[in-house]
Amino acid sequence: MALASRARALLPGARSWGAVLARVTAQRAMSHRVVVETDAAAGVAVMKFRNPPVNSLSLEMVTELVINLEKLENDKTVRGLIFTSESPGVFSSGLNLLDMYGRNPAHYAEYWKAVQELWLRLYQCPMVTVATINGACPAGGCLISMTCDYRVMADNPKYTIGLNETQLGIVAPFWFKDTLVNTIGYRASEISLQLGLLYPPAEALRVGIVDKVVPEDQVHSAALAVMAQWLAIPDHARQLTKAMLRKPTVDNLVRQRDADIQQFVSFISRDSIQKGLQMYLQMLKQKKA
Ligand SMILES: CCCCC/C=C\C/C=C\CCC/C=C/C(=O)SCCNC(=O)CCNC(=O)[C@H](O)C(C)(C)COP(=O)(O)OP(=O)(O)OC[C@H]1O[C@@H](n2cnc3c(N)ncnc32)[C@H](O)[C@@H]1OP(=O)(O)O
Repeated sequence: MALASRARALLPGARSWGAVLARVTAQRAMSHRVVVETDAAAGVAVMKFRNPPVNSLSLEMVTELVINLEKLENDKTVRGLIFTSESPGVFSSGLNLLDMYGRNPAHYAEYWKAVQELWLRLYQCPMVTVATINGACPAGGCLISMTCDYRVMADNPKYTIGLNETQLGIVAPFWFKDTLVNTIGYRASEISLQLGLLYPPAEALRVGIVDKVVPEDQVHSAALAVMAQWLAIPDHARQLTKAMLRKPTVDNLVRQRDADIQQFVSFISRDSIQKGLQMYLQMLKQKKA
């Protein structure tokens, strides 16, 4: 299903895209997994993840993120965007395992298309984007952070960040890998991705997967200070530079989106992969107990 149709499906009765957005805005207080607060004078919006218990990137959450991103991109008063979790402790637990386990191929395809759409939008976002990592940040959470122009992490040893897919018995697709390589370099990615490493703050800073580590109570002020520095650069020059740097990575996915969806569906549908995900979900439950 196309994103617009999915958005309308989430908001039945809305006849046009504009109506969808209007209703998203109007209903924000009711449901919503994403909360946007805009400081018009500063030209900065803060997008807070609110999808309890662990901000997993469910199909609904991914759809809401895309809708809100598009809306902000169309608002010319907003030049900078900060991502954070409304509840410190978990930034995002990554892709929603329940969208990748026990569902049918059509669902897997729809989910993956939405995840691709989110990455494409974030990676090419014309605004200055800063991730304020105030909690655990594995896999898809790490991917979102890495699409940002800058990452500030709270100095709490309980928080870790990285692409841990191999630890779940799954494989990060090439565009996750490309994003990691662009962030920390090739050799560090070889180690990081194969071992599925999750780095606590000091190590995350050392390997370069985050740019700054600050005491937890200063994480938002630090993000605002970084934002002010980046906003001092003229938008057109910064945007063209960002687009130039990221275009080859973006084009690589755009060229093979459908093939990537097919590969995801066939990989995730394998009995062995489903079994592995089932065991991982059980492990999470046992850990909790
Ligand atoms: C041949 C070549 C093939 C090429 C490749 C082709 C295709 C690619 C194929 C696949 C690619 C997939 C890429 C996947 C990316 C991902 O993001 S996968 C998700 C990875 N995430 C994780 O591993 C994190 C797991 N979670 C945790 O470690 C912890 O939950 C925590 C985030 C540290 C928070 O801990 P805590 O606060 O203690 O919360 P709990 O562990 O108790 O969890 C609470 C409930 O939330 C459920 N949950 C946790 N994470 C997820 C999740 N990601 N999705 C869905 N649900 C999640 C957890 O089970 C608990 O549920 P219950 O309350 O027990 O029901």
